Amino acid sequence: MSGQTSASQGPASDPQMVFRTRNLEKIYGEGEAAVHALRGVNLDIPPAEIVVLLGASGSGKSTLLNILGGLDRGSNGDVWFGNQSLSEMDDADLTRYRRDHVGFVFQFYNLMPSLTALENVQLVTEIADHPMDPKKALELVGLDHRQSHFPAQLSGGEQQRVAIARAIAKKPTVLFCDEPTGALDSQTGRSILGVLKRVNEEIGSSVLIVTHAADTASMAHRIIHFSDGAIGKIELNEHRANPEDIVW
Ligand SMILES: Nc1ncnc2c1ncn2[C@@H]1O[C@H](COP(=O)(O)OP(=O)(O)OP(=O)(O)O)[C@@H](O)[C@H]1O
Repeated sequence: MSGQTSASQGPASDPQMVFRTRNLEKIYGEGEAAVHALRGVNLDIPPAEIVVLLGASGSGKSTLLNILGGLDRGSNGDVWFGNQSLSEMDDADLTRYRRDHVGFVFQFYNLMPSLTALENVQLVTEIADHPMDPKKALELVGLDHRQSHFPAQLSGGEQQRVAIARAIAKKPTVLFCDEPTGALDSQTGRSILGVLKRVNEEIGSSVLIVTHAADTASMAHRIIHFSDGAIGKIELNEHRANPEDIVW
């Protein structure tokens, strides 16, 4: 691994970067109750990487993920997706950005219980511009043999695979994963990390993972360490581990 620190430069987009932030701040609440969740984050993320965000609870990881994913806005500073300024987008543009470019995977799978695995994925493919064949999406996550099952008939790991298939079926530029293995045992968690690696390699999506499982970092191209709302350190991984070899 080689070290790299964040550098503050003048605001400018960079089409070579999937994301760039400059002096990004997020303050929740006001006055004495104000919480400074992000305190001037400067970040450049090149395309098609697996990026892992690590840091203590409350250090601002999910806040950053939500802003990059267009679910929330910063209070100050700039955020670009390529050469588009997310900070300057109105709500309609931000919705379009999420719909066209972004997939989300969370700790809990949020599947529709009354729909089969295939139908859960079709919810997305029916409204996306250039979607994958939903069966192909289930195949990519290793679940083609379970497409007619309902969520209640699937294990936690299988439900997370459906959630990933649903998130990738639109071929997102970026797949955001907030604690994707948090509810799973370590063996199932490893297989889910293997699926995320496959998504990165086969679709070319950037995969941004927030996790408390620090060993997940060994499969990443880039590891961002968060501390108290700021980036402490960024590491680049020259030798990436296979997910099946990760222990936690
Ligand atoms: N909607 C909100 N309103 C007020 N404060 C919030 C809100 N969301 C987050 N915070 C606060 O902002 C800070 C950063 O929270 P955030 O969830 O980004 O941290 P995190 O690093 O993802 O933590 P964890 O690992 O526990 O999920 C915390 O102090 C949190 O309490």
